[in-house]
Parts: sequence; C-alpha cells; structure tokens
Amino acid sequence: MNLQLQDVEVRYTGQARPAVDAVGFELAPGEIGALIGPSGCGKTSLLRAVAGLERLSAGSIHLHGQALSSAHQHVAPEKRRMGMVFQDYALFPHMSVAQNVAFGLQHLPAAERERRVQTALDRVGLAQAGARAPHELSGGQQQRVALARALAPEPQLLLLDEPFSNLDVDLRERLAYEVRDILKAAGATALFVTHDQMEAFAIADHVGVMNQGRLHQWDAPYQLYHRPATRFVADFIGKGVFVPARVVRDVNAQGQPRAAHLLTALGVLDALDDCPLPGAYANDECDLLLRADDVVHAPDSPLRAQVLRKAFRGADHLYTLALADGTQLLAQVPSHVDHALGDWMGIAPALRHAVTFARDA
Ligand SMILES: Nc1ncnc2c1ncn2[C@@H]1O[C@H](COP(=O)(O)OP(=O)(O)OP(=O)(O)O)[C@@H](O)[C@H]1O
Repeated sequence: MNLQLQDVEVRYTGQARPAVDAVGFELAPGEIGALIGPSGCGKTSLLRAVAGLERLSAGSIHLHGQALSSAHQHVAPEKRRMGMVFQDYALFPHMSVAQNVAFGLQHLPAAERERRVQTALDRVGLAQAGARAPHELSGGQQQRVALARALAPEPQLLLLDEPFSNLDVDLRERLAYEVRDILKAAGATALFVTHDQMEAFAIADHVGVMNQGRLHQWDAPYQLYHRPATRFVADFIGKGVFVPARVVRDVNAQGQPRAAHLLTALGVLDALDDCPLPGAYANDECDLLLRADDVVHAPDSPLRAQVLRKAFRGADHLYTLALADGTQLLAQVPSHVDHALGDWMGIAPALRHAVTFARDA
C-alpha cells in the first residue's frame, strides 16, 4: 500500500475543534485521490499534513510503509520525496521552461537531467517549449509546466492543491481530463484538493468527501453518487431531495411475505435493490434520497406534479416540482420537454435501489 492515513488529526492553536479529525484512507500505487468538501472542511490542512507542512496532533501517515508523521514524529517536507503543484503555478519567471522543469534535478548528472526534462515535457505535451519563457505560455500551458516540474524528480507521491482554480471553466475541464491521462501514463500516485466535484470525478479514482474536519466517505465517484454513506454526502454530491418513506412488507395473494418496499408520496416503490427491511428504522420511518434522475417525465402517468421552478441546462431542464400534497421533487428531463411554470406534468419514479437515512429530527 502506498499512502496510508490513520486517525489523522490536525489542530491549530487557539481553535476549539481540530481542522482534521480522525481521518483515515489508503491510496494504492498509481491511484489518484481527490479531497472535496465545503470551504473550511479541512481538505487543505489534510493535504498540507501529508506534505509535511502541518504536524499531526494524533494519528499517523505512512508512505510505502515508512512512517512520515505522528504526534511524536515528523519527517521534514523535503525528505518526503513528494512533488507539489499549487494553484498559482509558481514558475520561476526568469528561467526558461526547461530550467523550471530541471529545478528539482540539480543532483543528477547533466545528461540524465536533460533526459528527465525532455520526458517530463513530452508527457505534458510541451516537448517543443523548453526554450520559451513562462510568460510566453498560456495559463493552461504554464500549469502543465508546473506539472512537468513536479513529475520530473519522479516523486513517490504528487500533491496538487486546487491546480486548476486559476483557469477559466472550459480550460479547466479539458485540462482535468488531460492531467488524468498524464498522471496515468506516468504511473504517478497523486492526491489533490479541489472545490469542484466535477473536476474530482473527472480525474480521481477515489474521492474523499469532508465536512467539519471529518472524512464522511472515501470511495469511487460512482459509489459517492449512488451509495452515499451519510446524509451529508447525499446532499453534497449531485442534486436530490429527501422524501419521507415508510418501510413495509405485506403478503401476496398466496399469503407469502413479499419483499420489503417503501411507501412514499410518489406511491409504493418496490422491486428495489437494497430496500431496507422493516425494523431498520424507528417506527419504520425513514427519509429516501431521490436524485433528479430518479424522477422521469411520463406524460400518461396518473402521478402529476406542478412545475415550481425550472433551470435550462442545455441537454436537459432541471425542474423543481411539487406533488399535490406539497412534497417537493427535482426532475432532470430532456430539454425539449418544455413545461411552463405552474403546469402540471406526468412523472414516474425510476429508481433502482433505495438510499435511505434515519428521519432528520
Ligand atoms: N494556519 C491556521 N491557523 C488556524 N486555523 C487554521 C489555519 N489554517 C486553517 N485553519 C482553520 O482550519 C479549518 C480548515 O481549514 P482548511 O484551509 O484546511 O479548509 P479547506 O477545506 O481547505 O477550505 P477552503 O476550501 O476554503 O480552502 C478552518 O476552520 C480554518 O479556519
């Protein structure tokens, strides 16, 4: 196992609560991890702790089995063999692109240094740019040079702190996919922080969702969206609402107990994978997560909902709807289905598995 964090805690003096609170996860060699969460959740503090720029008050960090940080031990940042990429590129303006990339390679013989610089520039698609000055390059190209500089010393772990936040939206998205390809081609193990979940999903194999210092879930993007472990993750990732549901099991015509199903304002939801069993929640009452793509447009459906709001998003509309009993839903509907505010439209539930949580107090 490459990077291993166990019960990591970071405390700043004068702060009542730890900035990072009992966080643990593992990142295998060649994997890319991302940390996301609302502002102040502790993701930057955690990344800095891995880099050795913050000390731990509890827990431990290991890389390739070597202890780097604990409450009693602290390997200096420059001894950790980690590369870092920051949001502001931090290229040296008076050096050429090649000199920037060679910066961490001074200990190597000239020929080897030359080879590493060329390989790193090749990897980021800037093989011809070595002699140019940083200011002659676009923002995206400068960020790729910063990536080449971090990759050139072949670090055991690459840390990226909001690497795209200074770039415009179009470029960010393109560069995010490119960076994934570059890191995978280099076989690099990387951990990065971003506030943009789409970016995290585009790049990372595993994404950690943090809130108030705690890591709520460390999982593949698909799992975060479809199997959120906590109500916070369900809320933070993707669009959705919680609707009250009751877990029931009744008998079929032959008197056999049927699979458990859910009673909701949308009707009876059955044939669900992973439906909770009766008794899973107090009084069998829970809240069901309904994603915008769990509710589909169904013109002939007897289930009708009124359009409260709609947001045009190109390929689809995101409708905010209300059932006759006032229950609000979100529905992602192809944009040619164009209802006016106040219209009643037919809808149907289309979920395959139930994500439920204890009823919010
Ligand atoms: N040097 C510091 N001294 C004291 N408190 C700090 C320090 N750095 C961060 N904090 C506090 O620790 C908490 C976590 O901050 P951190 O910067 O890690 O969060 P973040 O998730 O990266 O936020 P953002 O997305 O806004 O950068 C916050 O409450 C912050 O105010």
